[in-house]
Amino acid sequence: MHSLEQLKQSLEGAGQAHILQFWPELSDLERDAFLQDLSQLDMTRLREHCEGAARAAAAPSGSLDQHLEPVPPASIGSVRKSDSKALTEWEHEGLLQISQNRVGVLLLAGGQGTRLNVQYPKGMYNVGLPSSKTLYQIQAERIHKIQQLTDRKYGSKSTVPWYIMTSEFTLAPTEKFFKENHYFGLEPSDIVMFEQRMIPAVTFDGKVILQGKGKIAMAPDGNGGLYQALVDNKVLEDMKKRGVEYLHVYCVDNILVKMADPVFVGFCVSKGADCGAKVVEKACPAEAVGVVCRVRGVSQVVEYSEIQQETAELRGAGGELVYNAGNICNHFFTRAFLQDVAETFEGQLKQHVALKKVPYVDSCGNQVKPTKPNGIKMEKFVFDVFPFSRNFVAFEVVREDEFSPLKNADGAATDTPTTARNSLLTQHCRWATAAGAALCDEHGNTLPAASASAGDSAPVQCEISPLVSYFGEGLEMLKGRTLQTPLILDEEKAKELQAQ
Ligand SMILES: CC(=O)N[C@H]1[C@@H](OP(=O)(O)O)O[C@H](CO)[C@@H](O)[C@@H]1O
Repeated sequence: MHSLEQLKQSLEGAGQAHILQFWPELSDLERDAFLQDLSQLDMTRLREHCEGAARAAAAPSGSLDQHLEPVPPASIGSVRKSDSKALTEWEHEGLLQISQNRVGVLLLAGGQGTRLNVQYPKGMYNVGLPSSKTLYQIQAERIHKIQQLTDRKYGSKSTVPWYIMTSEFTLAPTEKFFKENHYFGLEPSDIVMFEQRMIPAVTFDGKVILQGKGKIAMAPDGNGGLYQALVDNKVLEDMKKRGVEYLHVYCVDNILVKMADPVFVGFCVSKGADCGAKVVEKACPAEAVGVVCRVRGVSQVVEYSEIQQETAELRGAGGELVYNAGNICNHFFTRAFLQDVAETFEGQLKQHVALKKVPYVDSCGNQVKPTKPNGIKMEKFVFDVFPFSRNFVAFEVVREDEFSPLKNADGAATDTPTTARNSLLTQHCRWATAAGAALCDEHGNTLPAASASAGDSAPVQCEISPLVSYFGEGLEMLKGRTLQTPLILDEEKAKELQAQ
């Protein structure tokens, strides 16, 4: 650890002497903790970071809009437009890769859940399903199921390792939650948690913000902090050791996410892609999703916060949105590509500026909760590596089956616990009905199939455990049955029905 004198000098050199302004007021304990935090800062980097943030906020990089063009539809693979033969082939390819232990999943779970307004990791959120399962549990069970489906098909004993990128905010509670829940039945050694870096929030004039008298305001470095974190935590070495060649990266909040989706993996592998992204058709021009498009001829994502409204609203001759390939934060990477990024491109990743309200102590030592943005957070985006890819592919999937993110607290118009819960229940009603079941209410009245597939209204309470079905398969035991709702079709209930 540095001595106080050394630290003072180097902070002065970095233009950040104010950080120690309240030092005389701190207790011994607070001083120790603060000194410990500060001695981890690289002062040259700190100076660059602060100056860079202030510069970037003062002169935002010009809009990219004039350089955009859509990805030609012909170069986007599509679930809707492909015949069942192609889909089956991709699925087989994906399952084959899984059976050879060549596929891993990586969860981006470092976010603070600010919009959702929770103080704990988003993955621990219970959206109010009949089973009360959290997002983490649903995801764990899907991993379990895809391993099982693979093993049944190929007679293998497959493992899909689960890499979980957390942050200083989410690591400890996530670890505790997994432990308390016995890793949801997965092998603990196949779950690898690691932490992304945190970087200081900075004022508009380039000064680190003090969150407390002995604490600087830190924020995770964006989901694109992944690439630095892969290096810091030797994750690529771990993948290599396990023989994992392909990684499905996804963000924590999509309740419909198909972990290690064999169709997507199989599609990407059979196209020889090193990098891929799932997209859905955008619901409306203002939907808060990035768009996969080309910028100066190169495929990449332009984030919703960085596209101009006129561009987002552009429509083609048939009335369709010109930029309608909505990014759902489900990416495919080969290990070789990630290695290239780690070795060559990480330093070139773009830094995005976010202006945020950051609570701080003012120069008189008062705690202030700002009402308008006062700080700059710099973030990297996970998709900003796409331009470095040699063979990028996009794959369009069906929204109702694959995308319903949890971003906001109930009361907001979109992407809430209610919309997430409804999407899942509606999907499960569709699966049950397609398998030949009729659903009835507690009085025995048959519920019309239409209400089982209604969009926003409260759907029929039919929840199918991922341990029973991964994407609607294996529900033959429901054929010809009338089932009373609320229904939780878990493994036990499924066995019971099978035996009848
Ligand atoms: C940096 C990044 O990955 N942004 C993603 C991510 O948005 P957030 O608002 O950061 O959750 O998820 C969206 C899909 O839910 C996707 O459309 C968007 O491009």
